[in-house]
Amino acid sequence: MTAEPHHGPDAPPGAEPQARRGETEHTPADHHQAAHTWQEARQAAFDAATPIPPGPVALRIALGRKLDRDIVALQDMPHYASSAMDGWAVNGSGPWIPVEAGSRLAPHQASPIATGGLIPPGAKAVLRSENAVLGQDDEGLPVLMTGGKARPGEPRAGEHIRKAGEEALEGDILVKAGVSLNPAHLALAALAGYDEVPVQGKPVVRLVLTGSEVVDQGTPAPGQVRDTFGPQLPDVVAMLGGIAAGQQRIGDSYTEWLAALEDVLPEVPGAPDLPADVVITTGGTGRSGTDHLRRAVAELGGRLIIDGVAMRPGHPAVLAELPDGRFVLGLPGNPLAAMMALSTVGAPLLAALGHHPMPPVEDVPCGTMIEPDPGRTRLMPFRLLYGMASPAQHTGPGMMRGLAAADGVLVVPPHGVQLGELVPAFALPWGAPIPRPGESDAKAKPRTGARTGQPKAKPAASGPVDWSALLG
Ligand SMILES: Nc1nc2c(c(=O)[nH]1)N[C@H]1C(S)=C(S)[C@@H](COP(=O)(O)OP(=O)(O)OC[C@H]3O[C@@H](n4cnc5c(N)ncnc54)[C@H](O)[C@@H]3O)O[C@H]1N2
Ligand code: MOO
Repeated sequence: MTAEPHHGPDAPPGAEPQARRGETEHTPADHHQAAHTWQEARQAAFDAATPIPPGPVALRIALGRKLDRDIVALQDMPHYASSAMDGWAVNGSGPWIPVEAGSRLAPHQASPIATGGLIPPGAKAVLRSENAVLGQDDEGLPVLMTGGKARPGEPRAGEHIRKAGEEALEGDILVKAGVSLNPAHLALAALAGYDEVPVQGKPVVRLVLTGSEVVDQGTPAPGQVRDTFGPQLPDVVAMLGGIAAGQQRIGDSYTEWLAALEDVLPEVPGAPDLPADVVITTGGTGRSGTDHLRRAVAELGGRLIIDGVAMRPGHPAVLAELPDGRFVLGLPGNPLAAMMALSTVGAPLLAALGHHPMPPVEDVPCGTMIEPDPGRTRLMPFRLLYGMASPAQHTGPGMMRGLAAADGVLVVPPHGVQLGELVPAFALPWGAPIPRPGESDAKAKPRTGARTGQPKAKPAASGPVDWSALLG
């Protein structure tokens, strides 16, 4: 909450000395005093984390994980000879005397068997049921004979028996280390008898969504706001290489904040004891009486790694580390601001924890002139038109419309951008990579007669055209 200037009823006694009161007198100029530039914040978040070591995870949560060690066959696969058909296990040539299923077969004996059934000792082949006839001999005793469409001499020795070790022998490599596990790999691991597989570390992320004005269904009344984080953050966290492990909603009280940050165990299906590596909070990054993030971190003995970034939107972003090693990423409550803070701080942090390189920033030619804004970087969702990036509309800190329509985000330097100048940009976690200058994107594809292979950083020979007015 930013609205209420007073301190909550649950503020501990004496918790508001002069210094904190001074902090509540926040001015817009504070953007410029943020400790980190945009580039520094990214690097600081990336450098703060070390890759999570590998470990075993349950098969049901291993999809997409990178295998750390080869999966080898623990025993022959299949590990016993079995029938490939419903029918009869037989020893020798017919007619056969039927005996009880599973018993050792002497020559000219047969016993019923189902597909997949264990081949009994003494059996040499399986006669499929449609080629078998159960009759009686002269003395009225049951006797099994070939019939139906059986070929002469059927079954041949070994016919319809799946031999042990046919798929793999004990010790064979089934899946090589480094592979990204797909559903068939998981099924193969299960077939081989594995309950868990060794995978590379991946950050477990727990979400704490704050704000008593936030509602998670229906049309919000005045004073209420519909939650924009629940519907997108788990998926975006996954796209950034994390495992979204449960989300908790709390109000604005300090006790709720403290309890949420103290609680280490997220809900990870299949891995109940896995603690969160990162807690992402939303809201409460401001410095009003109901913004408790920094105080809760301090009370838990945590240290602030990033406390504000000289950027807009998203400048109040916070990154802290708790004594137990968990990171706390505080995203501002404003929806677009939060996503920009997540891209700036969260993406490098999750990349480093998950063994990935720093998320890339590419240059795109800018389709419009952007004024300077000394002292801070502006993150502007943009749309690509004829290969040029133009800032999207509807990109206020509390809006989502511009981001929803965007092809990426421009990282506009404080000194602004000239029309046609190259400007750094990053891709959206769900979007296409930023096209390299000169590389045509789908929209930019020339229909006729256009030249290809233009020099990288050069705008079209006729000079750049400001297309931004075409964007709705
Ligand atoms: N005096 C000052 N006030 C504010 C400053 C400032 O520098 N001085 N900075 C503004 C900026 S910029 C931002 S960003 C916000 C940061 O606010 P908080 O992180 O403390 O977040 P809240 O106050 O709780 O909420 C802000 C805004 O976002 C809405 N919100 C919260 N949660 C959700 C959600 N799940 N879905 C949609 N919208 C959400 C909330 O209702 C508020 O409207 O502070 C500014 N104020
Ligand atoms: O800079 Mo705040 O982060 O709107 O939007």
